Amino acid sequence: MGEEAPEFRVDRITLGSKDCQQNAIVVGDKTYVIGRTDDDSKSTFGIKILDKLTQTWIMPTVLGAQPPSKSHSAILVNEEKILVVEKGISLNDSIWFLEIDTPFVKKQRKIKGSEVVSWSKGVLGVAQKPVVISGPSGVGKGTLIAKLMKEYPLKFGFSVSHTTRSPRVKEIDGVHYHFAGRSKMEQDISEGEFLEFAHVHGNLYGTSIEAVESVTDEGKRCILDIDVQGARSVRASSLEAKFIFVCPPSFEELEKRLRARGTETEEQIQKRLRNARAELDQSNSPGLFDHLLVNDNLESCYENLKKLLSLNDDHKDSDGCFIEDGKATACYSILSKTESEVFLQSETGEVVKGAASLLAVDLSSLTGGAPGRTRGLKIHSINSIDNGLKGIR
Ligand SMILES: Nc1nc2c(ncn2[C@@H]2O[C@H](COP(=O)(O)OP(=O)(O)O)[C@@H](O)[C@H]2O)c(=O)[nH]1
Ligand SMILES: Nc1ncnc2c1ncn2[C@@H]1O[C@H](COP(=O)(O)OP(=O)(O)O)[C@@H](O)[C@H]1O
Repeated sequence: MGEEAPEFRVDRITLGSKDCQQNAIVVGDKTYVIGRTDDDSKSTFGIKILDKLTQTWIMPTVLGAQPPSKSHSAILVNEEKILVVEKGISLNDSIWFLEIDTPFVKKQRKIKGSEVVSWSKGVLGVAQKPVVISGPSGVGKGTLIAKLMKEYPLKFGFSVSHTTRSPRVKEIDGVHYHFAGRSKMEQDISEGEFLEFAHVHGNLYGTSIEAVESVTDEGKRCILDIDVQGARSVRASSLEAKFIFVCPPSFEELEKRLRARGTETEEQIQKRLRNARAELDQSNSPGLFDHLLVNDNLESCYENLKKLLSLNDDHKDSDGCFIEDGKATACYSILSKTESEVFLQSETGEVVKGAASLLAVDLSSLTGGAPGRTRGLKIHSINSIDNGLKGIR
Protein backbone atom coordinates (compact mmCIF):
# COMPACT_ATOMS: atom_id res chain seq x y z
CA MET A 1 0.00 0.00 0.00
CA GLY A 2 2.99 2.30 -0.44
CA GLU A 3 4.72 4.37 2.20
CA GLU A 4 1.81 6.60 3.01
CA ALA A 5 -0.64 5.79 5.74
CA PRO A 6 -3.80 4.46 4.12
CA GLU A 7 -6.62 6.88 3.82
CA PHE A 8 -9.47 5.70 6.04
CA ARG A 9 -12.48 6.97 4.24
CA VAL A 10 -15.74 5.26 3.59
CA ASP A 11 -18.30 6.46 1.12
CA ARG A 12 -21.51 4.73 0.39
CA ILE A 13 -22.86 5.26 -3.05
CA THR A 14 -26.35 4.06 -3.59
CA LEU A 15 -26.86 3.82 -7.28
CA GLY A 16 -30.16 4.49 -9.04
CA SER A 17 -31.56 1.01 -9.32
CA LYS A 18 -33.45 -0.20 -6.28
CA ASP A 19 -31.52 -3.45 -6.34
CA CYS A 20 -28.06 -2.07 -6.66
CA GLN A 21 -26.00 -0.97 -3.72
CA GLN A 22 -22.29 -0.30 -3.76
CA ASN A 23 -19.76 0.89 -1.25
CA ALA A 24 -16.59 2.72 -2.19
CA ILE A 25 -13.65 2.34 0.16
CA VAL A 26 -10.62 4.53 -0.44
CA VAL A 27 -7.23 3.02 0.41
CA GLY A 28 -4.30 5.21 -0.62
CA ASP A 29 -4.39 5.51 -4.39
CA LYS A 30 -7.05 2.89 -4.85
CA THR A 31 -10.79 2.93 -4.47
CA TYR A 32 -12.42 -0.44 -3.90
CA VAL A 33 -15.99 -0.52 -5.10
CA ILE A 34 -17.79 -3.41 -3.48
CA GLY A 35 -21.32 -4.02 -4.46
CA ARG A 36 -24.21 -6.04 -5.45
CA THR A 37 -25.53 -5.74 -8.94
CA ASP A 38 -28.70 -7.49 -9.91
CA ASP A 39 -29.99 -8.39 -13.26
CA ASP A 40 -33.14 -10.36 -13.93
CA SER A 41 -31.57 -13.72 -13.36
CA LYS A 42 -28.85 -13.44 -10.75
CA SER A 43 -27.31 -11.29 -8.12
CA THR A 44 -23.54 -10.97 -7.92
CA PHE A 45 -21.19 -9.35 -5.47
CA GLY A 46 -18.85 -7.49 -7.77
CA ILE A 47 -15.52 -5.95 -6.87
CA LYS A 48 -13.74 -3.36 -8.97
CA ILE A 49 -10.82 -1.13 -8.17
CA LEU A 50 -10.26 2.40 -9.40
CA ASP A 51 -6.57 3.25 -9.65
CA LYS A 52 -6.39 7.00 -8.98
CA LEU A 53 -2.93 7.33 -10.51
CA THR A 54 -3.80 5.80 -13.88
CA GLN A 55 -7.52 6.59 -13.73
CA THR A 56 -8.26 3.03 -14.83
CA TRP A 57 -10.63 0.40 -13.52
CA ILE A 58 -9.11 -2.91 -12.49
CA MET A 59 -11.25 -6.03 -12.29
CA PRO A 60 -9.41 -8.23 -9.77
CA THR A 61 -9.51 -12.01 -9.50
CA VAL A 62 -11.77 -12.68 -6.54
CA LEU A 63 -10.88 -15.75 -4.47
CA GLY A 64 -12.96 -17.49 -1.83
CA ALA A 65 -16.68 -18.00 -1.40
CA GLN A 66 -18.47 -14.67 -1.64
CA PRO A 67 -21.08 -13.26 0.74
CA PRO A 68 -24.71 -13.85 -0.15
CA SER A 69 -25.00 -10.45 -1.88
CA LYS A 70 -27.60 -8.87 0.34
CA SER A 71 -27.53 -5.27 1.36
CA HIS A 72 -24.40 -4.44 3.33
CA SER A 73 -22.19 -1.86 4.98
CA ALA A 74 -18.40 -1.79 4.73
CA ILE A 75 -15.40 -0.22 6.43
CA LEU A 76 -11.64 -0.43 6.08
CA VAL A 77 -10.27 -2.33 9.09
CA ASN A 78 -6.60 -1.72 8.27
CA GLU A 79 -4.51 -1.61 5.12
CA GLU A 80 -5.01 -5.38 4.73
CA LYS A 81 -8.75 -5.85 4.83
CA ILE A 82 -12.23 -4.42 4.57
CA LEU A 83 -15.00 -5.50 6.91
CA VAL A 84 -18.32 -6.12 5.19
CA VAL A 85 -21.46 -6.62 7.28
CA GLU A 86 -24.44 -8.15 5.50
CA LYS A 87 -27.95 -7.25 6.53
CA GLY A 88 -31.09 -9.35 6.60
CA ILE A 89 -29.38 -12.67 7.22
CA SER A 90 -28.31 -14.46 10.39
CA LEU A 91 -25.64 -12.79 12.48
CA ASN A 92 -23.60 -15.99 12.12
CA ASP A 93 -23.42 -15.44 8.37
CA SER A 94 -23.28 -11.68 8.23
CA ILE A 95 -19.63 -10.83 8.89
CA TRP A 96 -17.17 -11.01 6.00
CA PHE A 97 -13.75 -9.69 5.16
CA LEU A 98 -12.49 -8.61 1.80
CA GLU A 99 -8.76 -9.21 1.96
CA ILE A 100 -7.03 -6.60 -0.15
CA ASP A 101 -3.42 -6.87 1.00
CA THR A 102 -3.03 -9.77 3.45
CA PRO A 103 0.06 -12.01 3.12
CA PHE A 104 -2.11 -14.57 1.32
CA VAL A 105 -3.39 -12.02 -1.20
CA LYS A 106 0.14 -10.69 -1.76
CA LYS A 107 1.34 -14.21 -2.48
CA GLN A 108 -1.53 -14.92 -4.88
CA ARG A 109 -0.95 -11.58 -6.62
CA LYS A 110 2.66 -12.60 -7.18
CA ILE A 111 1.69 -16.04 -8.50
CA LYS A 112 -0.89 -14.64 -10.91
CA GLY A 113 0.91 -11.44 -11.84
CA SER A 114 -2.34 -9.52 -11.58
CA GLU A 115 -4.63 -7.94 -9.01
CA VAL A 116 -6.22 -10.33 -6.52
CA VAL A 117 -8.63 -9.89 -3.62
CA SER A 118 -10.11 -12.61 -1.50
CA TRP A 119 -13.19 -13.14 0.64
CA SER A 120 -13.09 -14.78 4.03
CA LYS A 121 -15.93 -15.27 6.44
CA GLY A 122 -16.03 -14.18 10.05
CA VAL A 123 -17.23 -16.77 12.50
CA LEU A 124 -18.57 -15.71 15.85
CA GLY A 125 -16.67 -17.12 18.78
CA VAL A 126 -13.21 -18.57 18.75
CA ALA A 127 -13.24 -21.08 15.92
CA GLN A 128 -11.30 -24.27 16.37
CA LYS A 129 -7.99 -24.01 14.61
CA PRO A 130 -7.27 -26.49 11.84
CA VAL A 131 -4.87 -29.27 12.84
CA VAL A 132 -1.79 -29.98 10.74
CA ILE A 133 -0.42 -33.50 11.22
CA SER A 134 3.01 -34.32 9.80
CA GLY A 135 5.43 -37.17 10.22
CA PRO A 136 7.45 -39.63 8.18
CA SER A 137 5.81 -42.11 5.87
CA GLY A 138 4.62 -45.18 7.77
CA VAL A 139 4.59 -43.58 11.22
CA GLY A 140 0.81 -43.95 11.54
CA LYS A 141 -0.61 -40.53 10.64
CA GLY A 142 -3.34 -41.99 8.46
CA THR A 143 -4.22 -44.58 11.11
CA LEU A 144 -4.53 -41.95 13.85
CA ILE A 145 -6.57 -39.62 11.64
CA ALA A 146 -8.89 -42.44 10.62
CA LYS A 147 -9.53 -43.27 14.29
CA LEU A 148 -10.28 -39.63 15.04
CA MET A 149 -12.67 -39.27 12.13
CA LYS A 150 -14.43 -42.49 13.08
CA GLU A 151 -14.93 -41.44 16.68
CA TYR A 152 -15.82 -37.81 15.93
CA PRO A 153 -17.37 -37.71 12.46
CA LEU A 154 -19.28 -34.51 13.16
CA LYS A 155 -16.40 -32.67 14.73
CA PHE A 156 -13.57 -33.20 12.27
CA GLY A 157 -13.28 -33.11 8.53
CA PHE A 158 -10.33 -34.28 6.47
CA SER A 159 -8.70 -31.94 3.99
CA VAL A 160 -8.53 -34.08 0.85
CA SER A 161 -5.22 -33.25 -0.82
CA HIS A 162 -4.38 -33.46 -4.49
CA THR A 163 -1.53 -35.72 -5.53
CA THR A 164 0.12 -36.90 -8.72
CA ARG A 165 0.97 -40.29 -7.19
CA SER A 166 -1.01 -43.35 -8.25
CA PRO A 167 -3.81 -44.58 -6.00
CA ARG A 168 -3.13 -47.52 -3.67
CA VAL A 169 -5.47 -50.49 -3.85
CA LYS A 170 -7.99 -49.33 -1.26
CA GLU A 171 -7.73 -45.62 -1.94
CA ILE A 172 -10.76 -43.82 -3.35
CA ASP A 173 -10.48 -40.74 -5.55
CA GLY A 174 -12.01 -37.75 -3.75
CA VAL A 175 -11.92 -39.49 -0.36
CA HIS A 176 -8.26 -40.24 0.37
CA TYR A 177 -6.84 -37.94 -2.30
CA HIS A 178 -7.85 -36.18 -5.45
CA PHE A 179 -5.63 -38.07 -7.86
CA ALA A 180 -4.55 -35.57 -10.45
CA GLY A 181 -2.43 -35.23 -13.55
CA ARG A 182 0.73 -33.19 -13.06
CA SER A 183 0.05 -30.55 -15.72
CA LYS A 184 -3.49 -29.88 -14.51
CA MET A 185 -2.30 -29.67 -10.93
CA GLU A 186 0.55 -27.32 -11.85
CA GLN A 187 -1.90 -25.17 -13.78
CA ASP A 188 -4.27 -24.99 -10.79
CA ILE A 189 -1.37 -24.08 -8.52
CA SER A 190 -0.34 -21.28 -10.85
CA GLU A 191 -3.91 -20.02 -10.81
CA GLY A 192 -3.78 -19.59 -7.06
CA GLU A 193 -6.09 -22.45 -6.15
CA PHE A 194 -3.70 -24.02 -3.65
CA LEU A 195 -2.95 -23.08 -0.08
CA GLU A 196 0.34 -24.99 -0.19
CA PHE A 197 2.06 -27.64 -2.25
CA ALA A 198 5.28 -29.64 -2.13
CA HIS A 199 7.25 -32.27 -4.00
CA VAL A 200 7.32 -35.34 -1.75
CA HIS A 201 8.90 -38.73 -2.50
CA GLY A 202 8.98 -37.83 -6.22
CA ASN A 203 5.36 -36.71 -6.51
CA LEU A 204 3.50 -33.44 -6.25
CA TYR A 205 1.11 -33.02 -3.31
CA GLY A 206 -0.96 -30.00 -2.39
CA THR A 207 -3.83 -28.65 -0.34
CA SER A 208 -6.38 -26.76 -2.39
CA ILE A 209 -8.21 -23.84 -0.87
CA GLU A 210 -11.42 -25.69 -1.70
CA ALA A 211 -10.26 -28.73 0.33
CA VAL A 212 -10.06 -26.65 3.50
CA GLU A 213 -13.04 -24.49 2.67
CA SER A 214 -15.39 -27.41 2.18
CA VAL A 215 -14.55 -28.68 5.69
CA THR A 216 -14.75 -25.33 7.47
CA ASP A 217 -17.97 -24.47 5.64
CA GLU A 218 -19.53 -27.51 7.31
CA GLY A 219 -18.45 -26.05 10.64
CA LYS A 220 -15.94 -28.84 11.21
CA ARG A 221 -12.38 -28.69 12.43
CA CYS A 222 -10.11 -29.32 9.49
CA ILE A 223 -7.36 -31.96 9.66
CA LEU A 224 -4.47 -31.65 7.23
CA ASP A 225 -2.12 -34.61 6.71
CA ILE A 226 0.79 -32.88 4.99
CA ASP A 227 4.56 -33.21 4.91
CA VAL A 228 7.05 -31.00 6.75
CA GLN A 229 7.52 -28.63 3.78
CA GLY A 230 3.75 -28.18 3.62
CA ALA A 231 3.64 -27.58 7.38
CA ARG A 232 6.32 -24.93 6.96
CA SER A 233 4.33 -23.21 4.19
CA VAL A 234 1.18 -23.23 6.29
CA ARG A 235 3.12 -21.96 9.30
CA ALA A 236 4.46 -19.08 7.18
CA SER A 237 0.97 -18.24 5.93
CA SER A 238 -1.69 -16.42 7.86
CA LEU A 239 -3.58 -19.64 8.64
CA GLU A 240 -3.71 -20.19 12.37
CA ALA A 241 -3.35 -23.90 12.99
CA LYS A 242 -2.16 -26.42 15.57
CA PHE A 243 0.93 -28.25 14.29
CA ILE A 244 1.58 -31.83 15.44
CA PHE A 245 4.50 -34.00 14.40
CA VAL A 246 4.16 -37.77 14.82
CA CYS A 247 7.45 -39.62 15.52
CA PRO A 248 8.14 -43.36 15.43
CA PRO A 249 9.53 -45.02 18.59
CA SER A 250 12.60 -45.98 16.52
CA PHE A 251 13.80 -45.94 12.96
CA GLU A 252 13.71 -49.74 12.86
CA GLU A 253 10.06 -49.77 13.87
CA LEU A 254 9.27 -47.20 11.16
CA GLU A 255 10.89 -49.42 8.55
CA LYS A 256 8.99 -52.42 9.88
CA ARG A 257 5.64 -50.61 9.60
CA LEU A 258 6.35 -49.33 6.10
CA ARG A 259 7.21 -52.85 4.93
CA ALA A 260 4.27 -54.42 6.75
CA ARG A 261 1.88 -51.98 5.09
CA GLY A 262 2.92 -53.49 1.78
CA THR A 263 1.85 -50.56 -0.37
CA GLU A 264 5.24 -49.51 -1.78
CA THR A 265 7.92 -51.10 -3.89
CA GLU A 266 11.35 -51.67 -2.34
CA GLU A 267 12.67 -48.64 -4.23
CA GLN A 268 9.86 -46.45 -2.91
CA ILE A 269 10.41 -47.75 0.63
CA GLN A 270 14.10 -46.82 0.42
CA LYS A 271 13.23 -43.33 -0.81
CA ARG A 272 10.68 -42.86 1.99
CA LEU A 273 13.18 -44.03 4.61
CA ARG A 274 15.82 -41.61 3.32
CA ASN A 275 13.31 -38.77 3.45
CA ALA A 276 12.19 -39.87 6.92
CA ARG A 277 15.61 -39.05 8.38
CA ALA A 278 15.43 -35.50 7.03
CA GLU A 279 11.84 -35.11 8.25
CA LEU A 280 12.74 -36.34 11.72
CA ASP A 281 15.61 -33.84 11.81
CA GLN A 282 13.27 -31.04 10.85
CA SER A 283 10.69 -31.92 13.46
CA ASN A 284 12.77 -29.97 15.97
CA SER A 285 12.97 -26.81 13.87
CA PRO A 286 12.29 -23.96 16.26
CA GLY A 287 8.75 -22.68 16.08
CA LEU A 288 7.55 -25.22 13.52
CA PHE A 289 5.63 -27.86 15.49
CA ASP A 290 3.62 -27.19 18.62
CA HIS A 291 3.66 -30.82 19.76
CA LEU A 292 5.63 -34.00 19.10
CA LEU A 293 3.69 -37.25 19.54
CA VAL A 294 5.48 -40.60 19.71
CA ASN A 295 3.40 -43.33 18.10
CA ASP A 296 4.64 -46.40 19.97
CA ASN A 297 1.52 -48.05 21.28
CA LEU A 298 -1.30 -46.99 18.97
CA GLU A 299 -3.98 -46.74 21.67
CA SER A 300 -1.93 -44.61 24.04
CA CYS A 301 -0.75 -42.41 21.18
CA TYR A 302 -4.36 -41.90 20.12
CA GLU A 303 -5.30 -40.98 23.71
CA ASN A 304 -2.45 -38.44 23.74
CA LEU A 305 -3.64 -36.99 20.44
CA LYS A 306 -7.12 -36.60 21.90
CA LYS A 307 -5.62 -34.84 24.90
CA LEU A 308 -3.83 -32.40 22.63
CA LEU A 309 -7.13 -31.69 20.94
CA SER A 310 -8.93 -31.35 24.31
CA LEU A 311 -11.20 -34.29 23.48
CA ASN A 312 -10.87 -36.67 26.36
CA ASP A 313 -11.91 -34.47 29.20
CA ASP A 314 -15.20 -32.73 29.66
CA HIS A 315 -13.75 -29.71 27.97
CA LYS A 316 -16.33 -28.29 25.64
CA ASP A 317 -14.96 -26.87 22.43
CA SER A 318 -14.10 -23.25 22.84
CA ASP A 319 -15.94 -22.39 19.67
CA GLY A 320 -19.12 -21.38 21.43
CA CYS A 321 -20.68 -18.10 20.52
CA PHE A 322 -21.85 -15.61 23.08
CA ILE A 323 -24.78 -14.64 20.91
CA GLU A 324 -27.41 -17.10 22.02
CA ASP A 325 -29.28 -17.05 18.77
CA GLY A 326 -26.72 -16.35 16.10
CA LYS A 327 -29.02 -18.07 13.60
CA ALA A 328 -31.73 -15.44 13.93
CA THR A 329 -31.98 -12.84 11.19
CA ALA A 330 -30.07 -9.72 12.08
CA CYS A 331 -29.86 -6.24 10.66
CA TYR A 332 -26.68 -4.71 12.00
CA SER A 333 -24.71 -2.08 10.15
CA ILE A 334 -21.34 -0.48 10.79
CA LEU A 335 -21.55 2.56 13.00
CA SER A 336 -17.94 3.56 13.64
CA LYS A 337 -14.43 2.32 14.25
CA THR A 338 -11.69 2.89 16.79
CA GLU A 339 -8.14 1.51 16.85
CA SER A 340 -9.30 -1.69 18.50
CA GLU A 341 -12.99 -2.12 17.71
CA VAL A 342 -15.66 -1.71 15.06
CA PHE A 343 -19.12 -0.91 16.36
CA LEU A 344 -22.24 -2.39 14.80
CA GLN A 345 -25.67 -1.00 15.43
CA SER A 346 -29.00 -2.70 14.95
CA GLU A 347 -30.75 -0.80 12.15
CA THR A 348 -34.21 -1.90 13.11
CA GLY A 349 -33.81 -1.67 16.87
CA GLU A 350 -34.58 -5.40 16.99
CA VAL A 351 -31.79 -7.50 18.42
CA VAL A 352 -31.05 -11.18 18.30
CA LYS A 353 -31.32 -13.15 21.52
CA GLY A 354 -28.25 -12.71 23.70
CA ALA A 355 -27.05 -9.65 21.85
CA ALA A 356 -27.63 -5.93 22.22
CA SER A 357 -28.47 -3.12 19.86
CA LEU A 358 -24.83 -2.12 19.87
CA LEU A 359 -22.09 -4.71 19.26
CA ALA A 360 -18.33 -4.28 19.23
CA VAL A 361 -16.10 -6.41 16.99
CA ASP A 362 -12.69 -6.89 18.59
CA LEU A 363 -10.11 -6.17 15.90
CA SER A 364 -7.34 -7.91 17.82
CA SER A 365 -9.17 -11.20 17.24
CA LEU A 366 -8.75 -10.95 13.48
CA THR A 367 -6.12 -13.60 12.98
CA GLY A 368 -5.88 -16.12 10.19
CA GLY A 369 -7.69 -15.31 7.02
CA ALA A 370 -7.61 -16.38 3.43
CA PRO A 371 -10.19 -18.33 1.53
CA GLY A 372 -11.47 -21.13 3.68
CA ARG A 373 -9.90 -19.79 6.77
CA THR A 374 -12.88 -18.89 8.83
CA ARG A 375 -11.77 -16.67 11.63
CA GLY A 376 -12.63 -16.64 15.30
CA LEU A 377 -14.29 -13.32 15.90
CA LYS A 378 -14.75 -11.87 19.33
CA ILE A 379 -17.85 -9.73 19.50
CA HIS A 380 -19.38 -8.30 22.60
CA SER A 381 -22.49 -6.39 23.40
CA ILE A 382 -21.90 -2.94 24.72
CA ASN A 383 -24.35 -3.55 27.53
CA SER A 384 -23.06 -7.08 28.01
CA ILE A 385 -22.76 -6.98 31.79
CA ASP A 386 -26.43 -6.06 32.20
CA ASN A 387 -27.39 -8.89 29.87
CA GLY A 388 -25.29 -11.42 31.74
CA LEU A 389 -23.83 -12.66 28.48
CA LYS A 390 -21.39 -15.49 28.48
CA GLY A 391 -18.17 -16.13 26.61
CA ILE A 392 -17.02 -12.56 26.40
CA ARG A 393 -13.30 -12.02 26.66
N1 LIG B 1 2.74 -30.68 1.42
C1 LIG B 1 1.81 -31.63 1.34
N2 LIG B 1 2.09 -32.89 1.71
C2 LIG B 1 1.11 -33.81 1.62
C3 LIG B 1 -0.17 -33.51 1.16
N3 LIG B 1 -0.92 -34.63 1.20
C4 LIG B 1 -0.14 -35.60 1.68
N4 LIG B 1 1.10 -35.12 1.93
C5 LIG B 1 2.26 -35.80 2.50
O1 LIG B 1 2.87 -36.56 1.49
C6 LIG B 1 3.55 -37.64 2.10
C7 LIG B 1 3.26 -38.91 1.36
O2 LIG B 1 1.91 -39.26 1.50
P1 LIG B 1 1.37 -40.63 0.96
O3 LIG B 1 1.81 -40.80 -0.47
O4 LIG B 1 -0.08 -40.71 1.24
O5 LIG B 1 2.20 -41.69 1.77
P2 LIG B 1 2.23 -42.09 3.33
O6 LIG B 1 2.64 -40.91 4.12
O7 LIG B 1 3.26 -43.16 3.34
O8 LIG B 1 0.88 -42.59 3.70
C8 LIG B 1 3.11 -37.66 3.55
O9 LIG B 1 4.13 -37.05 4.32
C9 LIG B 1 1.89 -36.79 3.57
O10 LIG B 1 1.74 -36.14 4.82
C10 LIG B 1 -0.44 -32.15 0.79
O11 LIG B 1 -1.52 -31.77 0.39
N5 LIG B 1 0.58 -31.27 0.89
N1 LIG C 1 1.30 -47.68 16.84
C1 LIG C 1 1.39 -48.54 15.85
N2 LIG C 1 1.93 -49.75 16.07
C2 LIG C 1 2.06 -50.65 15.06
N3 LIG C 1 1.66 -50.43 13.79
C3 LIG C 1 1.11 -49.23 13.52
C4 LIG C 1 0.94 -48.24 14.51
N4 LIG C 1 0.37 -47.16 13.94
C5 LIG C 1 0.17 -47.47 12.64
N5 LIG C 1 0.61 -48.72 12.38
C6 LIG C 1 0.63 -49.40 11.08
O1 LIG C 1 1.72 -48.85 10.36
C7 LIG C 1 1.41 -48.78 8.98
C8 LIG C 1 1.59 -47.35 8.52
O2 LIG C 1 0.57 -46.56 9.08
P1 LIG C 1 -0.10 -45.38 8.25
O3 LIG C 1 -1.22 -44.86 9.08
O4 LIG C 1 -0.42 -45.83 6.87
O5 LIG C 1 1.11 -44.34 8.21
P2 LIG C 1 1.28 -42.93 7.49
O6 LIG C 1 -0.10 -42.43 7.14
O7 LIG C 1 1.95 -42.08 8.48
O8 LIG C 1 2.11 -43.19 6.29
C9 LIG C 1 0.01 -49.28 8.80
O9 LIG C 1 0.05 -50.63 8.37
C10 LIG C 1 -0.59 -49.18 10.22
O10 LIG C 1 -1.56 -50.17 10.44
